[in-house]
Amino acid sequence: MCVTDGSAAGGVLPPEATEKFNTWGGWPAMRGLSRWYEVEVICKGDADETGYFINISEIDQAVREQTLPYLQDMISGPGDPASAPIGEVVRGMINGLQPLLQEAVAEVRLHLTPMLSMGIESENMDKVTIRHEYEFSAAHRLHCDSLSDEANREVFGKCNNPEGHGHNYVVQVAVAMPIDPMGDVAHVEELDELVDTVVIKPFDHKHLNKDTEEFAALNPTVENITKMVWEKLTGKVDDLGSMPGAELVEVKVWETQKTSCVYRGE
Ligand SMILES: Nc1nc2c(c(=O)[nH]1)N=C([C@H](O)[C@H](O)COP(=O)(O)OP(=O)(O)OP(=O)(O)O)CN2
Ligand SMILES: [Zn+2]
Repeated sequence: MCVTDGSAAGGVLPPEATEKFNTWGGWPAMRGLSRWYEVEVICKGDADETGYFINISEIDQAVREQTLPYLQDMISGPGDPASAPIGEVVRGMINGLQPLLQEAVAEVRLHLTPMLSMGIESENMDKVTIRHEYEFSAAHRLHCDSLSDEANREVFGKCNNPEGHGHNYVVQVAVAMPIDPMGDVAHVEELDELVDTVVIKPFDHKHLNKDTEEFAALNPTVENITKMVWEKLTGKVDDLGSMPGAELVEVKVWETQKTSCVYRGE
């Protein structure tokens, strides 16, 4: 679900407009310069005899009635939105939805950009999970030294091409951290610097099999890359200055738009 300043602020939507068009693209369509947010509401429950555990229109309605006006108030309030205590804002979103959706609401994620979100789970409202995406481009060859050349060709097909082939890998790192007494959370820039140092720079524009120690003897499949990213980050995230108590909770790597792998540790 998308919120734009226009629709939430009112005034852009003509008063006589009762019908909605293109709710996928956002209604009413944005005019002028936009701010972009996305609200993701994750619900959990057991389906009853109807096959539903909740009608999605109830979720839509709750978000439209409660979350979007709340978010609009936060954005247009007296403070600078860039200094908003983001932990407190997302906690306010989930608090507002709970009376309407009861125990169905499991998590609310506020996407601040298409690559950065802040999520709070209803079972642990003292923590925010930051998800941030990064990118590196690399070549690789899928090849297993323990298999014969013929078996490698059979298992990996075109991906066993001796000269390799390339991908633009997208890496999403999820870090859970406590919300501080001011309602704020750590600076994402510190996480960015860590990921850049230990993951992106070592892998970007490299041939993973030939140019990196990590994959000299390890087949650089998306599974192994995901686990390697986890191993490189785990234990370092909690050392970041502005992130006491931070914990790596998930790494997701997309090799192509259609192929990804998630690792959450042992
Ligand atoms: N379990 C895994 N299977 C595959 C992996 C992997 O890492 N783990 N990797 C590959 C290749 O790296 C390959 O480059 C992926 O591209 P492709 O086969 O072209 O797959 P796409 O989904 O992008 O496109 P198709 O149109 O379906 O070919 C393969 N398998
Ligand atoms: Zn590949």
